[in-house]
Amino acid sequence: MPTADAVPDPSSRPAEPASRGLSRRALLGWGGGLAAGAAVGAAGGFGVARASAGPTAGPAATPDPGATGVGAHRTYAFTGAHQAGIVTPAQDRLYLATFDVTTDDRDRLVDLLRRWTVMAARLTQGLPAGSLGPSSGPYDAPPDDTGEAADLPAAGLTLTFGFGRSLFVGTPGADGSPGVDRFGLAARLPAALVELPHFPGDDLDPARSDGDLVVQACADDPQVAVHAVRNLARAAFGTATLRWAQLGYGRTSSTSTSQRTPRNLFGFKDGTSNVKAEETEALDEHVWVPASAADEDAAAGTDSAWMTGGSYLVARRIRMTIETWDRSSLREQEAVVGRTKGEGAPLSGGTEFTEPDLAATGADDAPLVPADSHVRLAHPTMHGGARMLRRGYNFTDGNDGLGRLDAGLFFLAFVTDPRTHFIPVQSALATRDALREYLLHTGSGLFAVPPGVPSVPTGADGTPTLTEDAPFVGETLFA
Ligand SMILES: C=CC1=C(C)c2cc3[nH]c(cc4nc(cc5[nH]c(cc1n2)c(C)c5CCC(=O)O)C(CCC(=O)O)=C4C)c(C)c3C=C
Ligand SMILES: [Fe+2]
Repeated sequence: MPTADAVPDPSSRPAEPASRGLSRRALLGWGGGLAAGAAVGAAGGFGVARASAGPTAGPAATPDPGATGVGAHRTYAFTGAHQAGIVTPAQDRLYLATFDVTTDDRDRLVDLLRRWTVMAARLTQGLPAGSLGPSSGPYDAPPDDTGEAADLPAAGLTLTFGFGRSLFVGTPGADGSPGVDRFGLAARLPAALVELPHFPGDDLDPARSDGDLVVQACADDPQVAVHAVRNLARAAFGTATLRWAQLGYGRTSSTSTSQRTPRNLFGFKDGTSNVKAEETEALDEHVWVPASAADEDAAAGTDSAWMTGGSYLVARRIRMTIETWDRSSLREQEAVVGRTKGEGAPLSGGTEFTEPDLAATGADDAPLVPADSHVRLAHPTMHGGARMLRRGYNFTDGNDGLGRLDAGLFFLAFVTDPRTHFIPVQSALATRDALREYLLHTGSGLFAVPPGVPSVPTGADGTPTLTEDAPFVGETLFA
């Protein structure tokens, strides 16, 4: 149910395809040459808004300054100082995939990143993955787009790329033998891209953890997000293979003040005190990697300047024991979280956005925000002021043999340095948080997310096109 403080959600899905405006098919330029020409020039990030091209634009929504177009027609530029998909108002759906690189050939890896970059620049504008599209091109060759998003608008798609530690130093053997530096990148491994420690209560599945490369696809339509990753995976054939993937629905955070706070599967508002896009100073302090990080690494003989302006993505697949939670009292639930279930206000009083008063005590001298509550133990004051930009999603992956839901929260957070902004927080939660009784961490990953791509070349039709020297995501790592 919407709450009184709800504002229209710009990420809400459009009702009917009829209101979707120009489709990918129209953009292909066949079956409508003139329309295609106008629309291609109109692709967000490469010209004027496609959605504003005519009366078929989607429903009105809260203006989003980072977007072109509204509703399902919203597009976010792939290019920029930072990658999209971090401070972008969290879309409603996620498909995150990690890949293992299967070649030792550095040039082939670079070639893949270059092709992924152009493909991502196209897909995020609602264009097909390749210039020929799903149903054009040579009859005796596979189409250069798989086609399932042909009639769908961009749905606010963002694609965010990152690199795992194993890309730099390989994977250590079970016998403790060191991994192999396949691509000559070991001297570029940022000190912050650590191997995450084992936390108490972790039950990590290696088949749901780590990876050389990560792609985070977020959109308001799951078919658009899955289509994007599927086509990127297809383009990786012979260079990288899918390692694991996670589908998420129902964002569990707000990353912009324009968004209403959503709820997680425990029924609590989640994301209230998140770092938001509008807090530019907090982003510099807690999310983006400063130039000083490279200076520190340089003193230790590592060149990590390529990460300046990037961020670190922490991913944790956290299974929630929903059935046990659902049998606990409202009193217990609120004490565990440290906030009220209805309003999301701290137990020390006020309304949703009131700061928790961690010093406030009740009649019995006990703290109003309990000592073992989640909100207290995760609070920045407990961690030297460290905050994080959370961007998680709910997931439901069927059930186990005992009829219990395999469901939970796919926790995603972007931080300036996981050593100061994630590990201490997770260590406190894993040992003292009352919520831990209801949680099991089953997957994990840490990835270096490089800064954005400054530009992508366009072809004669005005759409992103592959060239031999096209800039690509993470280029400075390979310079
Ligand atoms: C290590 C970091 C965190 C993990 C893992 C984590 C898991 C997790 N959280 C919830 C539910 C809520 N979390 C809330 C706040 C909150 N959580 C973290 C960190 C982790 N959470 C932080 C840093 C904060 C903000 C603390 C603050 O500044 O006050 C809340 C309250 C609402 C909000 O502010 O977002 C809820 C609810 C679950 C269910 C979960 C694992 C499944
Ligand atoms: Fe939390």
